[in-house]
Amino acid sequence: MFVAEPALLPAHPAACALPPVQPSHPHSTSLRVGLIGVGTVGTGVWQLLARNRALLSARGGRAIALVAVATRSPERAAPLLATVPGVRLLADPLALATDPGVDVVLELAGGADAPLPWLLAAFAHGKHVVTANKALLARHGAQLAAAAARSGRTLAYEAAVAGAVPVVKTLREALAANRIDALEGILNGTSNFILTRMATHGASYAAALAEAQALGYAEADPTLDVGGQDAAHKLALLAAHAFGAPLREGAVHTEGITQLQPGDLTAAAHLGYAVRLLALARRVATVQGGQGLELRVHPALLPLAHPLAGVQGAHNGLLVQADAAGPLLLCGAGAGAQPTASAVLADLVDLARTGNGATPLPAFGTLPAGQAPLAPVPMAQVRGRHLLRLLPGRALCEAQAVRLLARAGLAVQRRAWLAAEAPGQGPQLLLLTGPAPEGVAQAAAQQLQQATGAQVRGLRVHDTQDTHEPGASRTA
Ligand SMILES: NC(=O)c1ccc[n+]([C@@H]2O[C@H](COP(=O)([O-])OP(=O)(O)OC[C@H]3O[C@@H](n4cnc5c(N)ncnc54)[C@H](O)[C@@H]3O)[C@@H](O)[C@H]2O)c1
Ligand SMILES: N[C@@H](CCO)C(=O)O
Repeated sequence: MFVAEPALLPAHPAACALPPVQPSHPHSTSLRVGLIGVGTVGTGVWQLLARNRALLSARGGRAIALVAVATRSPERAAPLLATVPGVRLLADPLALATDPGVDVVLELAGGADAPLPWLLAAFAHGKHVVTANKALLARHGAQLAAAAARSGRTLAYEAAVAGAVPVVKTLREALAANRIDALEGILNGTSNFILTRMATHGASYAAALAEAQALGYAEADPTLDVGGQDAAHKLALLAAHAFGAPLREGAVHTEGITQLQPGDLTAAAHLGYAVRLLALARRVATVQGGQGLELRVHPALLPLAHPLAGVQGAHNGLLVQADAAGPLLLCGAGAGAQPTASAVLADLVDLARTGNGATPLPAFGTLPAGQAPLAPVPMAQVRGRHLLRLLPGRALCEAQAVRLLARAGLAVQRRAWLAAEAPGQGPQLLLLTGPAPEGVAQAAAQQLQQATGAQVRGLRVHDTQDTHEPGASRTA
């Protein structure tokens, strides 16, 4: 979203030297897992492993055994340790990562940087790595993928994106034959929980965030959730698969839900839209005649008929536009201990099945030889429709506002009046624009604010008017 300026104002460590990789286990024995971090997800994994032990062994072809745990909170691990005899408790994650009795390092501690040396050491010592840590992967994924490839081991991270929903597996394996044209997602459970609680229960932002934290959905630092960075990390990982987009910090335009007001949600609902934190990666044709890649996370108005508008609470959704498969919708629990544990254990079952010797799947997508990644499309050139919400300080003339926008290059397709937000204020004017480059829409909103004195709040609309065909969605 964007808010026009007030009318009166102008407008790590270097890659380890690798010792020779030792085969860490014969395939016939159990898969020995070393867990770093016993928090929400670590506890969930432990519980699910205990509950479905026989099922997991049958599906993996051998037992999955937790053999060592590194934790900063032994008191939290104590009740779990009591249920599994023989698990070694370590204070140092690096010791666990290099432990000869561990085949797979399971990193569930979190943090964008701290786990890097542990996981590089794990690969250097011939271990596979499973992680749910999207912040780490978004920042260091290329380095970790290279280390995995050098050691012939697997870097698996299904749990890092969309919780229980198998989005990584779908892109990497099930859709391997397809050119992907677009990924439209709701990838942060906490933000979606807050938005749907506010819209459907009238909850306050603060109360809904506190509830999401209590339910174990939020990051240790929840500003990553509500600021959009968590969804951006996940989108970057998916775009690396789908488009071979390099993992690069700052590549995803990122806005969170913190600037939204309850009145924005009311106005959206009045016009038949739901507000969601949208994560979008799509190839578009540029005016220069080539193709570019939009990568963006921001609040957006989705028509109620859009498949992602129905994604409620902490659920996530991903709509994939694939050239052969067509549109494909994946949806389910996007956060929380058990849904995330489900994805973690799926990775462990894969490793139990394949074991050492199998060629690991590439950690991220690969481009054909000689093909360069798509160039990023600047936000000012992103084309779309907008809802302009005018909060007037004095009487507004609808026709004047529409004429002014038209002169600035922005057509109005629909108008509506909404009751004042508070006593003493005038009614709000809602103007739904036609498609235009974002730079044009922002400049027009600014002019409108200066001319009318109203506060103008701009919200992006995501609908089917700009289609997913690479030739149909044009940048400025
Ligand atoms: N909570 C979810 O729903 C969810 C879903 C998907 C992915 N994730 C990811 O999973 C990871 C863990 O998330 P969480 O919600 O369980 O977090 P959490 O804060 O509940 O748990 C992390 C645990 O790791 C421990 N830890 C941190 N540094 C450590 C160290 N150096 N040595 C030993 N232990 C250490 C902490 O003390 C804590 O107990 C994060 O990367 C998160 O982004 C979480
Ligand atoms: N904090 C994350 C956890 C799942 O990755 C979310 O709310 O989506």
